[in-house]
Amino acid sequence: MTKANGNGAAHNGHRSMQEHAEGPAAMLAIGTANPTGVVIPQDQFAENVFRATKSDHLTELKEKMKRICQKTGIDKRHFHLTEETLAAHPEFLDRELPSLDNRIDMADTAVPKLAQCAAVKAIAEWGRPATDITHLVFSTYSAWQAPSFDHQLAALLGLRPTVSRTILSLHGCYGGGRALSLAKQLAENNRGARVLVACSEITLVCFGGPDGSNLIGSALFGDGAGAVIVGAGPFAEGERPLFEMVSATQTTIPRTEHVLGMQVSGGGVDFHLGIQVPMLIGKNVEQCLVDAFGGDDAPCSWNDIFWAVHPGGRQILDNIDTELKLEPAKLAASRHVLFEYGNMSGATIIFVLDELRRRRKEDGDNVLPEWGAMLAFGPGITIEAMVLRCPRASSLNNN
Ligand SMILES: CC(C)(COP(=O)(O)OP(=O)(O)OC[C@H]1O[C@@H](n2cnc3c(N)ncnc32)[C@H](O)[C@@H]1OP(=O)(O)O)[C@@H](O)C(=O)NCCC(=O)NCCSC(=O)CC(=O)O
Repeated sequence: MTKANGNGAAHNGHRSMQEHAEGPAAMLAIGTANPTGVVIPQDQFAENVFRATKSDHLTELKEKMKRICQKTGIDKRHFHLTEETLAAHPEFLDRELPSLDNRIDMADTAVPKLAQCAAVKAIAEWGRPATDITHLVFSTYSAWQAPSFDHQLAALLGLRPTVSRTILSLHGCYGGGRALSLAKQLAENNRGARVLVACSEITLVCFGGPDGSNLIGSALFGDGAGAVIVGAGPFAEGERPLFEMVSATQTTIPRTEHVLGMQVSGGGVDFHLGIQVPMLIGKNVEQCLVDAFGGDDAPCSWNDIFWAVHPGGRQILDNIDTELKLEPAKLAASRHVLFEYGNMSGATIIFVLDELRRRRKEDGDNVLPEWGAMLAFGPGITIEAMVLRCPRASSLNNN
């Protein structure tokens, strides 16, 4: 029954997949991608978007957008949507006009293609053939059809027909954290499993002409995709754990379901970002971390660990810094990703992980403490927390 491939891993559906893996799951490779066409500097965003949407007459709103943009901690963002496309689709500017069908049609090609770009990089780094992937978990806020982007990505990458696919829809900014948490469980409970996590977020489904309600989202969100290969031991030759995924929790902050959310309508997707979001996340994050570490095992100081935090907004990072009394450098990877790309919703956390491992590669093993925490937030308000461990080169050599 059990048929091993060239690297010793069993294929999905075979008997060995029903056995547990050895040790915790780990991230084995990471890839990221952004649309290459449109890059808008944040200090030109208000001018750009008000011109493109023929809204220059809304002078007060434009000044407010400029004030917000200055405070975001963002330098530039990448977008799939071009001014030419906007000119051809005036319905994208007016929420009262039906535009969902056209948005879905465009997302149908763009979202899986961007995911493919990120996944190809992750698979190349992993070093094994795409056909060794046994599970796929795809997360996006743009999926409303079936079969969906998980199916398309599997075809684009040439995955096996037996690959076990899951799509997570509208989890928003915690989608990346949720997908990684599911991947951990899949990898640990199916010996030999190799899970591809893909998050692809493109703002064309939520883009709209500026109005009083969408300025914050419009000033924060950008386009990007991230992919991670997750697997647990035994590892094949050449596989190297980047981050061990030690334990994970999901917490919903009670009575906050109306504070942060997304609503799909005929005019596209609306984000609701309540002004209390940074405060609520700041006040609740420490208990989530203590729970993720299992209570007594929580570190004495939060400065003793490394951090991969979803940079939902500058104020969110500031509040986490304050509440946890973090040294300024602790959220540097999150702030760097926010600065370079903005908030790419569920994909952002993968960029932060990629940035952390890039810093580790450049500056050596000791730039990161051994233990760390990953945090992602989204509608609910939901907080995904994961305890990470950075294996040392010396311990890897002993494997
Ligand atoms: C937007 C900010 C950069 C603005 O910075 P500051 O708060 O320091 O600046 P500020 O107080 O002067 O605010 C600038 C102007 O924005 C307004 N303002 C701020 N937050 C607002 C909000 N949520 N809704 C409506 N207006 C808001 C202020 O009233 C002010 O208006 P005026 O100038 O007229 O007085 C910050 O507040 C921030 O990072 N907020 C977090 C945004 C957020 O919710 N992110 C989560 C994204 S969702 C996510 O990541 C998960 C998911 O989607 O699933």
